[in-house]
Amino acid sequence: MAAERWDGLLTGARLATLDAATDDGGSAAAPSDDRDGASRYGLIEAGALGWRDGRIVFAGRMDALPAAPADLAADVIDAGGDLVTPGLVDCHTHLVFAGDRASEFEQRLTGDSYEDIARAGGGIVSTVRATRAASEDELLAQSLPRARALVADGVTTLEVKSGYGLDFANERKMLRVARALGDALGVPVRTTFLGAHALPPEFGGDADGYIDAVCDWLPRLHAEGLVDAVDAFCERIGFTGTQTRRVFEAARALGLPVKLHADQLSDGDGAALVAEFGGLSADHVEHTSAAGVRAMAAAGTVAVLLPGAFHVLRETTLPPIDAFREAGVAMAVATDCNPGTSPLMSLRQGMQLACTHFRLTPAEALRGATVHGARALGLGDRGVLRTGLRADFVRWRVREPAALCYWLGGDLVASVHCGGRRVV
Ligand SMILES: N=CN[C@@H](CCC(=O)O)C(=O)O
Ligand SMILES: [Zn+2]
Repeated sequence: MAAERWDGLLTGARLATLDAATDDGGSAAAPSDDRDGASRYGLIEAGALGWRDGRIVFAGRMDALPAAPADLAADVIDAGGDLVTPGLVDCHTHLVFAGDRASEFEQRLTGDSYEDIARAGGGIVSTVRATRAASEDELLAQSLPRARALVADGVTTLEVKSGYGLDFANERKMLRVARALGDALGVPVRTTFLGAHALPPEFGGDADGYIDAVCDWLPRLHAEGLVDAVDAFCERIGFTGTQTRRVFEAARALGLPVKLHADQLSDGDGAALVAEFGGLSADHVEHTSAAGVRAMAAAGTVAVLLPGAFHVLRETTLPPIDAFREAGVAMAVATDCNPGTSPLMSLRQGMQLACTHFRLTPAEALRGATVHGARALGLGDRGVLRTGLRADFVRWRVREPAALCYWLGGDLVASVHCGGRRVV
């Protein structure tokens, strides 16, 4: 018996499992889409959560525990009625970069648009200059506090994109730093190659030639184990659908999943394009058409909502939230943490913005930042508190799940466990 003891057991918890099929014999089916999940948390009062070897071994009511807590686990923690949720999954960030763009923020407040600034040689390309100039160690030192802030507010898996290097050596440097962040913080980091983020000045306007280079770098970066997925910025100030398609074909040749910055500033049929490739996600999607929504639903492509960018750019066109609900398109919520459009270092704050700007229910926002965020990364082993899944969970100093979306700022986290190990 002693050898089979669990590594840890949390008792007296209010579990928001986000899963109706729990260990206490709950019979309802798990929520299948956002129509079902709009108000569902899979709540278990007086709950217990046990884990061993990094995996959940029990998630249910305390009175259904198979033995006395002290006989079950080496480490028993009384949660005192606190809310416990799955660890948050931030499925869209650009948090590896050097410098900042606070002056660009000021410039926008006096009238210049994001697109004007980009066309004048600022925007993404100005962060490229700073990122290229930083050594790998400097880049890690500047990026680590941002990743640490996300984890401190409940994130247990995060995605990081390249896209501020825009040449082979600097894209590689960014991806290596992203991997190093995960090692430093003890949380999984998924890396996305975003070579097709902007056209670097040395290509002198030759976007097709640059896409040739991106397609050449991809297999080399993949061979080093640095790429989990491939992304592009399909937009008036980014790349055309035809150029994006070439990047996706290069990804497909390597068996890599794709995602896309789609329809952020204009409708460029990006959602339909990424869905055509069976993409994991279409991200931003403010201007996505009804046909784009239908294509996403058919392909199972997740809509990643980025309310931080919407808020900072003071956008007015909302993503088609009702159409996503109607079509059963899963909606994820992410920070988009980046120096230009979304200097946001809390996913919980992102959930708040998703509720206030996009009218997501708090349950949708929580599912968006957990199970649907995981799905947008192709990860089926996290985002729900269920036996057999990763023991990634957060104990919050609140009782009501809606409180996570209610408070602006503040420190609500009592503890964060990732793979059964306490990281906060
Ligand atoms: N839209 C393109 N990429 C980023 C912004 C990057 C930047 O401005 O530095 C985004 O997701 O919002
Ligand atoms: Zn982005």
